[in-house]
Amino acid sequence: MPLIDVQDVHKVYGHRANLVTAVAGVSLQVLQGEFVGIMGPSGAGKTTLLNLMSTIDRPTSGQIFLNQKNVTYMKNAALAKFRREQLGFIFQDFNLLAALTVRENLVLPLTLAGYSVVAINQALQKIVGILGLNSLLNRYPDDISPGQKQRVACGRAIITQPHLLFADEPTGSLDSKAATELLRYLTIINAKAGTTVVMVTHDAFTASYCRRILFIKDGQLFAEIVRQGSRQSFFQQVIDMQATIGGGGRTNGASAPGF
Ligand SMILES: Nc1ncnc2c1ncn2[C@@H]1O[C@H](COP(=O)(O)OP(=O)(O)OP(=O)(O)O)[C@@H](O)[C@H]1O
Repeated sequence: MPLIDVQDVHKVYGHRANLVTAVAGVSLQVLQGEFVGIMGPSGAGKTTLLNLMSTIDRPTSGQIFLNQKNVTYMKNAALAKFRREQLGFIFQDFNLLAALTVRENLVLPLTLAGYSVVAINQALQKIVGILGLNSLLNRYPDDISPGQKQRVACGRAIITQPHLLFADEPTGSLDSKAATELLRYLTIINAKAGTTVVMVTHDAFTASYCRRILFIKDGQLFAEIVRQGSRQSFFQQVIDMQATIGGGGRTNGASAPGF
């Protein structure tokens, strides 16, 4: 049974003369425990597709099942609960709350969900251990580096032990060292905790950490590649596919590959 089942999904934005078809009939499945990347040229529909899969946005037509639940027409309150309990999100701009300490930011999803103090502290200790955040707990987001912020954002995303983690350009604001650290953490979470990861990225080095990559062009699935050999050879496959698909695969500071 797939954890994510996307069935002929379309997303059209705008009205009348200004219609933009961002996703044009995508069907895909993601299995429990996969680490899947979504790549493609700028404007191809990657973020829209991720937002649809992660219930942030709703499709114009088609259906989406998460963990065998049809989330397409789920009411907002039920969807918010489902999101809180089952999903984690990492965004490029971190979305940390500046007025809260690192500790408060990390436990926010548990506080909102009404967990007990004991349960919150247990979960916090585990996350702090995995992500090496101990020395940062009493600091504020404005007083830590972008890489540290991203680790906190990652911690906040996984503290609820979500089945599914969605990440949109998670390394986009990071230098190559911080990007590599974050990608290693994602790999650990994926391998050890069995968290399924779906990640949008422009960056071939970042993508090389995935096991499978879906390439999107003009709102449709263009190609798929699966990692079989080393990460380095997969990196090369990604670069080749970016050249084939055209339209602006870019490499950024995170791309100096440290294989
Ligand atoms: N809220 C919106 N309203 C109108 N058009 C939108 C909206 N969001 C996205 N689009 C359009 O849908 C298309 C796909 O956008 P999307 O952001 O999903 O692409 P992307 O592949 O993630 O691009 P990028 O790599 O540049 O972030 C684009 O033409 C975009 O302008």
